[in-house]
Amino acid sequence: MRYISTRGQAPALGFEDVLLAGLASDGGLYVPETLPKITPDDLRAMAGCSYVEIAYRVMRPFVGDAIDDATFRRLIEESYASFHHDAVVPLKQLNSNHFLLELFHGPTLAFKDVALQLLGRLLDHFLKQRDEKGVIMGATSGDTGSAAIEGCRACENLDIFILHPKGRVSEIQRRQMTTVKADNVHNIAIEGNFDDAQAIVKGSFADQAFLHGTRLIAVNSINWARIMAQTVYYVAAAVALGAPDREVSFTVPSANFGNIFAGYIAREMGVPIRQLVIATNANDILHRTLASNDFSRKELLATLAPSMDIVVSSNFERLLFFAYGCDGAAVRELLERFQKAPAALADAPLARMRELFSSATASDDTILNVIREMFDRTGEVLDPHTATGVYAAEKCNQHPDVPMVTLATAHPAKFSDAIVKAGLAEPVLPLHFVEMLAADEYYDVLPAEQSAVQAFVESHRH
Ligand SMILES: Cc1ncc(COP(=O)(O)O)c(C=O)c1O
Ligand SMILES: N[C@@H](CCOP(=O)(O)O)C(=O)O
Repeated sequence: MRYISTRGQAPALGFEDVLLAGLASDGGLYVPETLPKITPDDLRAMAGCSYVEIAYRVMRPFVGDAIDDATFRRLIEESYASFHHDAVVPLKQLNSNHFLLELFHGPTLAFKDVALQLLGRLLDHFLKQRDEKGVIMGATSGDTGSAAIEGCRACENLDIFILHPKGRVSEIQRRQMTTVKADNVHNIAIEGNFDDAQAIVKGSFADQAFLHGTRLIAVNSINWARIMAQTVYYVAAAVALGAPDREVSFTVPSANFGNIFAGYIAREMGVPIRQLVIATNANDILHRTLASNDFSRKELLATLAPSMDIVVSSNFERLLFFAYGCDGAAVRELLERFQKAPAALADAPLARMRELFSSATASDDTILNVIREMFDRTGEVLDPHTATGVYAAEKCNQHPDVPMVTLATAHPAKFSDAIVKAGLAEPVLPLHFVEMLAADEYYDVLPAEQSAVQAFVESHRH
């Protein structure tokens, strides 16, 4: 399996190098040159299989000969043994045709664990094999940070630097990161927003001289392995609901677009997905682009769904690449225009996207209403991100005969302020998190400047 860059100018790489590279050298994101196929018979054979078995079958072709079968299977088994639900990602029925796919049963209570538990183990495996050290730089709007720390902290060959926007993540999210006391874990509160943090991380991939030859590694969804691991739960949910003999639609609370892009990949591989619904909060660039071809930045707003407070959506570039017929030059040109001024997509790629994707935006008031109504209707407490999804699913479902699955991306206890604001009782934090509420916190505050962050990383790594 070879991987190519969405901007068409970086060398093609194999799985191991893509895992360790993060961003491509031309600033693009790696995608598989050709996608492996899942046939109807493959899907039928997955019925009744464990999540681990489905994960192994779906991901095996992406990894190729970079890793042997037994080791890969063991890493998957270990990754999902850390989840607090036997089904790993259980499906819950909300009404006759609407389901929640609960992705928050991992160690840090958000969907990021599904990929980052595996990513950490893969990085550990390859770095040990190469006897190499690496430095992770990651940007978080709240959830990736703790999931990356949890997934990678045991890797002796890694130093982990996580940038979060100061004051813009929930208290639980912050404490999940900052109460970790480990020599190789460093939290940085950036005086800026998530886009600033992500720009510093991406900029550092383009300018790695500050590490004097040590490898820089990505844990954000710019890393292909994140997408690969997220593809699995679309397959598992579709099979559970009757694929290949029944179609299924998904609605995904979206921002950096890694989660829903994994659904797109599952569909391109052969999973019968009828519709993919993008749910956004008030940071609605994805919705504006799809609905009115307004691919322009607006000021980043602080919302009740803070993990989705993102304007520059990394993985949208991967979708653009496929929508533009794998034309890296066209993607490069469009993104250069977008950096400077409002941009618009060409007609044909936009039409292609609209065949599969639809979208809706939920304001803070809508989020609160949905949390309240869903609790009244079903007794289910939704986190504010999942609430954007439930809203969009109900608004955009074009095929009521096809089961709709909304991805539940976080546990409500991570966002108790929003839940209480909606008039519900404060959700109970799982017991193993309670200690962190009184624990000391460790983090540094830095300006949103690449040079300041790079100097900090260079002087704190081992
Ligand atoms: C809880 C939660 N929901 C949804 C999202 C959006 O997912 P994506 O960035 O993959 O679109 C995020 C963060 O990215 C998140 O943490
Ligand atoms: N919402 C994310 C932002 C980073 O997204 P990623 O999927 O690219 O890691 C977060 O919670 O940190």
